Amino acid sequence: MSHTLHFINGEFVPSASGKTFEKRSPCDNRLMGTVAEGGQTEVDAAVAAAKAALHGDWGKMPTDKRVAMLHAVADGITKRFDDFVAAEEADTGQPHHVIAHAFVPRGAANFKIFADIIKNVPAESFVMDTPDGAGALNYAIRKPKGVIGVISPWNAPFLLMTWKVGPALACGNTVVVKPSEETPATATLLGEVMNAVGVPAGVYNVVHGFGPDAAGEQVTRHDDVDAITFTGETRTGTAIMKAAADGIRDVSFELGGKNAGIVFADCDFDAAVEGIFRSAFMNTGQVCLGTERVYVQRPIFERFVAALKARCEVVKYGRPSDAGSNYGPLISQEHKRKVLSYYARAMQEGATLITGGGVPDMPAELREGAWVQPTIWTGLPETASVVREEIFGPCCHIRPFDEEDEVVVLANANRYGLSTTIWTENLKCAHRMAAAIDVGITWVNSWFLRDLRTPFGGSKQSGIGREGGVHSLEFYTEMRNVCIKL
Ligand SMILES: NC(=O)c1ccc[n+]([C@@H]2O[C@H](COP(=O)([O-])OP(=O)(O)OC[C@H]3O[C@@H](n4cnc5c(N)ncnc54)[C@H](O)[C@@H]3O)[C@@H](O)[C@H]2O)c1
Ligand SMILES: O=C/C=C/C=C(\O)C(=O)O
Repeated sequence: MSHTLHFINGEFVPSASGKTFEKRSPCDNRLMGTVAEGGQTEVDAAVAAAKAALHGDWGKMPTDKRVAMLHAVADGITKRFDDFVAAEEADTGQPHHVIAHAFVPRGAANFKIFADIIKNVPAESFVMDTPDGAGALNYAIRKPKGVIGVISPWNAPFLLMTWKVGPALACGNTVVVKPSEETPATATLLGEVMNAVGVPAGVYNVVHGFGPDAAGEQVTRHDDVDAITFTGETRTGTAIMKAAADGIRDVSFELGGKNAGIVFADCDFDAAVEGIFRSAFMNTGQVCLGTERVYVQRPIFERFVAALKARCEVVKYGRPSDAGSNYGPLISQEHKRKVLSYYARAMQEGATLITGGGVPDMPAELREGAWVQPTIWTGLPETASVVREEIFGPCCHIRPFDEEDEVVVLANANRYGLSTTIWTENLKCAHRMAAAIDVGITWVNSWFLRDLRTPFGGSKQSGIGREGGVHSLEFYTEMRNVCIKL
């Protein structure tokens, strides 16, 4: 049994109240351990430590040294790679190859990229004319925003948390992280790496606990938290934005999606099937960028549906440690209930079930886990709730289309606008589609192919702001202009 503690001011501490909550395995619902449940006392202590660190060694540290320290953090993650992989596997139950090849390496990369960017970013400068002819020189300096509240979700916990902590620290801020209550392990483990490489106490703090009326909300309401970066549900973003209004704090939001995958008849068929399969079912469909609406051009519709169905029916359910398993459970029993309620609703709304639709037959030792089948529906109108609402499960609805203009209208008719994946061999068509679809991220003949220098974020109700590359600096630093009369 594990006991996961907060990491505050460089130390692993329990809650003052002694309160804890349970962490159960998504694979079999077995009790894995307990987690300290933080409240106002822990949030106050973490924010005070973060504020003090801003004025201490961290605040005074030259950029070069800070950059070197963040490279050391990345190397420290790599050194403890197996521990991070094991912790993330235990928390999420996702297949070893996803965690070891995609999610944990990104944790290290998230520190390196922003360390390099902050080292190389040029300063903005304007020379201006003045009536006396002598002129004036303007230059802008970047200052850290201060204490950043980082609120992160459970679906790719280490990747998504470090995607915020990396740039925040690179820019000289300090952080108070409230990881998802479902996935506390890797954020805590990162505290060990921070100490091992000599990051000053108070720079990186972690408080565990819940969201509303609890540690999450308390971070977002704290007077000394200067800005809040959040990844999670749009509804939670709305609550956090209201909290941030008090004190006029800045927010950066990466929120929900109901992303469209668009497959043209001229696509590379096998690549499109595999691409849509990954985008809809990787991580058991628990990816914000994932595809839950698929539009396939009519000449290949039947063939495509049959091929995707066949692909779904060969997944191998199992624990991350089971040889050959490539498909994990959902994160929790609660999420399983939500996903299964959508599976039921699809049928009530008149869907044709192509595959899945329920719970797989699992061996006795895994029967209590949060397993659900990959599921495909056809035949629903665009007004059906499973076509409109984010389910965040391994499922998609597939609908035929005829014309490019028609599919643009279908793809855009949703309150979300995070990403899209388009499959065609006609690049002119791909460029037109990319310009016409209201999303922050378009992939053509690919999905989740990430260059960390590019702007990342959602349109419409999928987010506010862009992170990635120099765009992260817009949020994690404040530009101050200096004007010198010559
Ligand atoms: N756009 C993106 O990049 C992106 C990436 C990953 C996940 N997501 C979205 O995240 C969601 C799944 O994650 P989730 O279920 O953990 O999201 P969630 O919004 O339920 O929780 C996210 C975090 O917010 C905290 N929280 C909840 N209520 C809060 C409140 N009132 N104040 C402060 N903190 C609060 C939670 O404890 C957790 O740490 C999906 O909607 C998914 O699309 C988006
Ligand atoms: O589930 C969401 C995955 C989001 C991915 C990123 O935020 C990223 O690649 O930076």
